[in-house]
Amino acid sequence: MILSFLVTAKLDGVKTYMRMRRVPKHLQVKVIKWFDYLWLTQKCSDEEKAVSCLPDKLKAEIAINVHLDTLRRVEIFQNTEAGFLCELVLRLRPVLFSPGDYICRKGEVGKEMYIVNRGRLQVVTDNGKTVLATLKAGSYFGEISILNMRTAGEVGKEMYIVNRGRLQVVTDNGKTVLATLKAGSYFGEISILNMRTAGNRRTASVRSVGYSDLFVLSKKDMWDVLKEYPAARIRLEAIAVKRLEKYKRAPLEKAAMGRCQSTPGLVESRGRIPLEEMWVSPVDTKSTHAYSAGHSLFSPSPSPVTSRGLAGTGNNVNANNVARSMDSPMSATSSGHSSEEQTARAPQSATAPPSTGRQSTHSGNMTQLVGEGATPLLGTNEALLAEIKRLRERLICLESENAAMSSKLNQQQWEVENRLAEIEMQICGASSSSSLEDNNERNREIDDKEELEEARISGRSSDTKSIGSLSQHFFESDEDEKYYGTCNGYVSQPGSKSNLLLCSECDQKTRTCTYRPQTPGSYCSRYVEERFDDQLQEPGTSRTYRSPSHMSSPRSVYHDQDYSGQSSSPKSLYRDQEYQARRGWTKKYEQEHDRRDYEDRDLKQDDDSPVCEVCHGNGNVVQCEHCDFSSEGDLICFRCQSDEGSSNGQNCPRCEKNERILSSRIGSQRGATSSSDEGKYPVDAVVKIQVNDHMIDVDSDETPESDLSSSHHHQRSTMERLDTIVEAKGDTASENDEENGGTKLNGTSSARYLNYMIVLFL
Ligand SMILES: Nc1ncnc2c1ncn2[C@@H]1O[C@@H]2COP(=O)(O)O[C@H]2[C@H]1O
Repeated sequence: MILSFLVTAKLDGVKTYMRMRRVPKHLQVKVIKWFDYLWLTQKCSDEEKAVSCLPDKLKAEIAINVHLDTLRRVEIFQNTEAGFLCELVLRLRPVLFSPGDYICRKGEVGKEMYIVNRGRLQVVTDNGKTVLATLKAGSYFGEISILNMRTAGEVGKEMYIVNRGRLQVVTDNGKTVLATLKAGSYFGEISILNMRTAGNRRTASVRSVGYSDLFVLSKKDMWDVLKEYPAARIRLEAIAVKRLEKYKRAPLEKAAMGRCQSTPGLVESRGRIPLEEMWVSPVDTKSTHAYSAGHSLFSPSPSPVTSRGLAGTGNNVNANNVARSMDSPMSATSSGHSSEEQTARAPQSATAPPSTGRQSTHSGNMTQLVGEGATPLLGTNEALLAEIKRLRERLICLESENAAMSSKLNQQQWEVENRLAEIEMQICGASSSSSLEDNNERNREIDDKEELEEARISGRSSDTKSIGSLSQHFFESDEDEKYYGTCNGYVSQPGSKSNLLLCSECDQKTRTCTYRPQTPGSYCSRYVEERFDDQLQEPGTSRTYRSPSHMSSPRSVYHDQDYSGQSSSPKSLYRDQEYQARRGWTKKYEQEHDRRDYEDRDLKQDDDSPVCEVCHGNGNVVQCEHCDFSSEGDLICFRCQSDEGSSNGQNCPRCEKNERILSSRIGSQRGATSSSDEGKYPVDAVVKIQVNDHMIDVDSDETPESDLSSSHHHQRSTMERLDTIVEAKGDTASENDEENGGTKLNGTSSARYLNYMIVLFL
């Protein structure tokens, strides 16, 4: 009555708690049922608490009365000293599990062992599907991990195969030779194959079928008691070894799993080679005397002779060997043939201190090895070698799969990029590029990616945008190498057909931009070249040129940064030969440049620090009323990446400051550039963008002024952008601008706009 009241009161409390904490319904049901069971079986979960106030002596007496019988029924505790049992009884804790509860799971660190008082439990495999054993009242489990069945000896991390030479398997003191190993023998497999169980890890999962009453005994408590009862300990270990052996006879895939888990590389082999095949069973072996000598009383030899021998010479058996063999599942294997009697007799003779038994190191494993001339291992050996061979093959296979995979992925990546490029071109109304040069391009792309990587490693990267590659395509011409580093205070090179460049740093479109890269290793890269009609170049309009070797190299940046955009880049621009040659040149050039750049920087630290004439170095651009510069409000300054200044309604500083430039842009004096015009926007530049056979009119003198209205401009700019993209993707500007319908820049900042659009797109 009182009990049921207690249970009900408790249940109410728990119910309230669960509601408050919004415990899932199914869990609530489970808890309620658990209480029901408790109530039905008239058990109190707090049995211990009930007697906790009693003095230890009294508690012990009660516990012994209540539980001793249960304990006695447990195999592992049979034939142990009464004192030992009494000690244990005091430490038992009752626990109740619900149906389906897992009491322990394989692989967990074991901290308790359990005795089944009532109920039914299943020992199951990892997946919970295969039932290894069913446990009933009087059974126990969890002893393997708490008895540290594998902790004796060194932790094995390798196994060895004797290739040449002779080795001896010896006892702890090194005096007794247990076996001699020759070429073809192997050792160390026991520990690496986890044959000695998983140490303090659970070897299996245990699940409650219905409700089950268990007694739980903590590892600490167990060991506290065992310390005082060494004989009990030996017995317990012996039985554990025996059970282990039995477990191993269970589907061995489980044991192999342990091995796989501990050896990630072996995952593939899971289940392929049953552990039996690797198992070195003394039964199989033509057991040597040395091996027999290593056997303990607890692991009777498979051979009656050996058994008799051991029985007869029980006193001669080294205590180390006794303990070692107990640690060893190998010996346990043989113990499968032993009788209970033999096992039971063991403790009497094995009175060595426990520590002795646990001192065994290598020999714990080595006792499992066969002696000289032993052939029984052959099967196992072969299996291992086969496994090694298989794993090696698998490794090779995986490596090649890996390589194939990555090339496939590269291919896919490229295809996607290419498709993207095609679609972009379709949008432009341009037909997609020929596939003929795709491969070349792709190779170049890969090469350049590598180079990019190299450059990155060498710390040489550009902080500029990726328009560099576009300019690169524009630069593609017979003179192209002369364009290197055209910015940075330098104009295009003698003989060049290009005379209009955008500075990489300030976005200034000028022939005389003098902005110097501010950071070491930074390279001018954003060049958009507008073709200049050489014919119209006034003789004598010489410009100051400097050797490319003094200049920043857009090439380097091009290689550094822009091949990512190359999949959608010109198809017809490059010839592989040229490309390779250029690359060679570029490398040399870059090395030289690096050196000089540093020298230059040192010398000219405080040199005339050029300022962008548009943004004056502060990154703010302003809207110009006169030219289309910023008129859409969408120009950004490359320095600060802002478009703040684009709507302030002011004149472009360039307009204000350089009336002459503006007028010269609009004026018709083509090629009338004089030396005094240096640094100003050329009126005679021609944009020559060719899309396949079609020349695109980027900007033209013919463009009526009215066409610069914003709506028209918008259309135009869109076209320009797309055209530029097309240009960037497939074709270079034609040299024959006039013939091909190339148009001239009218001196406005459309090219700048073009540049911006390119940047936008990228
Ligand atoms: N094949 C098996 N048959 C019966 N019991 C087992 C088997 N395998 C493991 N066990 C028990 O399940 C327990 C899981 O935790 P332990 O490894 O500590 O100890 C294990 C044994 O007590």
